[in-house]
This record gives sequence, structure tokens and C-alpha cells, in this order.
Amino acid sequence: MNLIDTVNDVDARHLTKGTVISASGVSKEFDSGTTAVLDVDLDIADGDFVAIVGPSGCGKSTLLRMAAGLEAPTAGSIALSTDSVGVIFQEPTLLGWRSVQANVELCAELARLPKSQRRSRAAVAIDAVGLGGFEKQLPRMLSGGMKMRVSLARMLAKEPAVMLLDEPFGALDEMTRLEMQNELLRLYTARRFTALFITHSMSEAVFLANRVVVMSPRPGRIAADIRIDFAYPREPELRYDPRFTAHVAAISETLRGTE
Ligand SMILES: Nc1ncnc2c1ncn2[C@@H]1O[C@H](COP(=O)(O)OP(=O)(O)OP(=O)(O)O)[C@@H](O)[C@H]1O
Repeated sequence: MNLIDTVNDVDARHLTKGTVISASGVSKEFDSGTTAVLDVDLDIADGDFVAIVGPSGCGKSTLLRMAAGLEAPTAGSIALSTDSVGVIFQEPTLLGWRSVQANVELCAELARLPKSQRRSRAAVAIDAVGLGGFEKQLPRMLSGGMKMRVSLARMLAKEPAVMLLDEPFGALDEMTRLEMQNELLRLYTARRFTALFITHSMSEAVFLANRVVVMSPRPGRIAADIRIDFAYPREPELRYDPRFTAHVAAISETLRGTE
């Protein structure tokens, strides 16, 4: 399932107007007996950028996988108002024998879009992630950051209304990570998709999101839902703003309080 970005077909009933993702009383107990997520209620409005932070193993990925339709809740329900969904994981999961261009076109190809449309969407997406000129390269010729850009472009080429991102920058070095955050924010500012973004980094969450949801240790529940009211576009210098630092400190404090 990790090989390509996926489209889900999760039940879209029970949604109130303007809500794009709605989780109601969602729990997940695996067959092993582990309860990963417990009684989560979460409504995400159209155009919201929601980051989820929480201790390792608290059920963040499980929640995202349920939103993507890759796992079913064992209690409650999770609904999306659209089937225009792109999912991106920590590993870029590119096909090694396909060029950058062919990797970016993959989802459009699977969706049987005509060649001309595939080409034009891929060209726009490749340009948007700053990979113009690398179209013919194979993944093994690219750095980790470039591979993640290809992965991002592949998702953008689908032009999804909802993006589910599971620690997409977690494996990158600090410099590349900050660059990718700037890039993603630029795209978000231009396109205003709805995003659910999982991260371990509190500063990444505050920089990107307009809401940061803090989860408790397993079984993961929502411990806090914090609004980040910096306007978009956000400039890299925001990271040095005392209000930014205060948000990060408050989230850190909240996380400590859940232990
Ligand atoms: N398929 C599975 N079968 C059994 N247990 C699982 C499965 N997937 C996840 N778990 C367990 O559920 C819990 C939550 O896992 P999950 O990956 O959702 O946490 P996470 O918050 O994303 O962790 P991390 O921050 O380390 O990536 C963990 O204890 C994990 O071992």
C-alpha cells in the first residue's frame, strides 16, 4: 500500500457543511490487543492545515491511516467529504526504474488520464517543487531531499483537495527540512488544500499549521487543539518571532503534561 500515493473512498456521510475530515469517537484496537487510538473526535474544515504532534507510538500514523482508508476504526467513524486525497509517507517510495517525470506521472497514469494532461500536470508539479531540469534522472541519482520533492510532486500532480502527510520530512537533514517546509507552505498558500500533517517536530507544526493537535501517550487521545493564528504566507523569519517561540514552548509544555 506504501508504494504509491493512494486515493480513498471513505464514507462521506455525517459531515457538517465546510468540514472535510470528520472523526467521531474513533478508536483502533489492533488484533494484538494494542489500543492505538481511543475515542478521538476531530473535525477539520476546508482549507485547514492541521498538524498532529504526540509522543512516539501514540497512534498518530494509525489516525492518519484511518483517514486515508488504509485501516478501519474498531469504534466510531471517520469520514471525508471528497475522494480527492493524496497521501505521502516518510519514505519517498519512488519506483527506481522510472525517471523523475515517469514517477510524477504515475498516479495520473493509474487514473488513466490522457497523456497530454499527464505531461502538463507533471510539468507544473515538477516546477512547483523546484525540480525543473531533473525530469530524466533516475531516483538513485537524487539526494534524499530531491526524492522527497519528487514524492511531493507526484502527489501535487493529482491536484488533491486533501493531503495526508505522515512525517514527510522526518528523514531529511535540518537544512533540507526547513527548505521543504518553506516549499510546502508556498504551495499551501497558493492552493489552499486541506492538510493533515504528522510530525515529531513542534516547530515544524507551528510553522506550517493553523491548528496543532496534541495527542496523549498511547492510547492516543486528543490532549489539546491549539490555534496558530499567524497569517499566510509565512516567511522563514517567523521562526525567530517571540510569538512563534511562545507557541512552541506552550505545545512542549502541553506534551509534558500528558506524560
Ligand atoms: N498493524 C499493527 N498491528 C499491531 N500494532 C500496531 C500496528 N500498527 C501500529 N501498531 C501499534 O499501535 C501503536 C501506535 O502506532 P502508530 O504508528 O500509530 O504511532 P505513532 O504515534 O505514529 O508513532 P511514531 O511517532 O513513533 O511514528 C504502537 O504501539 C504500534 O506498535
